[in-house]
Amino acid sequence: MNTLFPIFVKAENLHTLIVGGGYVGLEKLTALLGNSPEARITLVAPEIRDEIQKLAQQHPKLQLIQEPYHPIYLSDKDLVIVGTNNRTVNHQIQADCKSQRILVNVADTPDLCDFYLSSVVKKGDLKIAISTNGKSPTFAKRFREVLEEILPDSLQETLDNLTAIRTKLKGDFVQKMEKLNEITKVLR
Ligand SMILES: C[C@@]1(CC(=O)O)C2=NC(=C\c3[nH]c(c(CCC(=O)O)c3CC(=O)O)Cc3[nH]c(c(CC(=O)O)c3CCC(=O)O)/C=C3\N/C(=C\2)[C@@H](CCC(=O)O)[C@]3(C)CC(=O)O)/[C@H]1CCC(=O)O
Ligand SMILES: NC(=O)c1ccc[n+]([C@@H]2O[C@H](COP(=O)([O-])OP(=O)(O)OC[C@H]3O[C@@H](n4cnc5c(N)ncnc54)[C@H](O)[C@@H]3O)[C@@H](O)[C@H]2O)c1
Repeated sequence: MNTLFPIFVKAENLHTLIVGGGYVGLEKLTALLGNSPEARITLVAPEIRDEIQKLAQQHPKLQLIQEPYHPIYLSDKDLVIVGTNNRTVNHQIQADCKSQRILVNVADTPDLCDFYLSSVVKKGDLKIAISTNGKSPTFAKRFREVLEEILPDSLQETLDNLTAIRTKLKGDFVQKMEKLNEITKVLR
């Protein structure tokens, strides 16, 4: 049974720490900024890839600290994503996060994760997050590609029209809900 509970987080309301500035750090950073360009992120690592340095020039809310991890960097953080090439360090950071009740993801290490990153389909305002319960990230990626291909760009127009109708509808909550359910029957 897949017991993961999906939520959509307003990352710009949070302060996220990424530990590790290699390929994994870059991948997680790109995923975060790709969805939430205004997210407040601090990335700490002794070595930081050039691509990450370039991203920091484009995103003023991304701060880079070229130092090894220290628990002091957990202060004021809401979420932590760990991806160093040192397993002992990764374990230590996970333990530090747990003791402070900060949600933590240790990349590619399901047992140490409070949450997983998902594969994300975007069509305008529509966003679909895919998880395979950790069974096959590659399947999640491929399924994203399938959905990206088959979902029409006109979906945004549908959403915009429904928003316009939604704001114009009069009546109480139940009447509005019934009307919106009626209008959207054609989508089934
Ligand atoms: C969705 C995505 C989001 C992201 O990371 O941004 C994501 N992995 C992606 C790709 C990917 N990751 C890996 C490969 C290589 C092929 C393969 O192994 O399959 C590829 C494919 C590729 O890159 O082509 C390696 C890998 N990943 C994990 C393990 C450990 C294990 O399974 O035990 C290993 C083996 C490491 C090793 O061998 O040492 C574990 C996790 N990876 C997750 C997420 C979480 C579960 C998500 C779910 O429920 O499906 C979870 C549990 C934790 C986490 O990391 O959050 C992103 C696709 C984004 C996209 O393109 O749409
Ligand atoms: N790259 C991948 O696709 C991939 C896939 C599966 C597993 N992994 C594993 O994930 C880990 C990270 O991979 P990578 O490719 O990003 O490695 P990498 O060598 O490119 O980067 C490692 C990063 O960790 C940082 N680091 C090391 N010690 C640190 C410390 N004490 N505090 C803060 N940062 C520290 C380094 O400075 C560097 O920025 C490796 O163990 C690798 O085996 C990577």
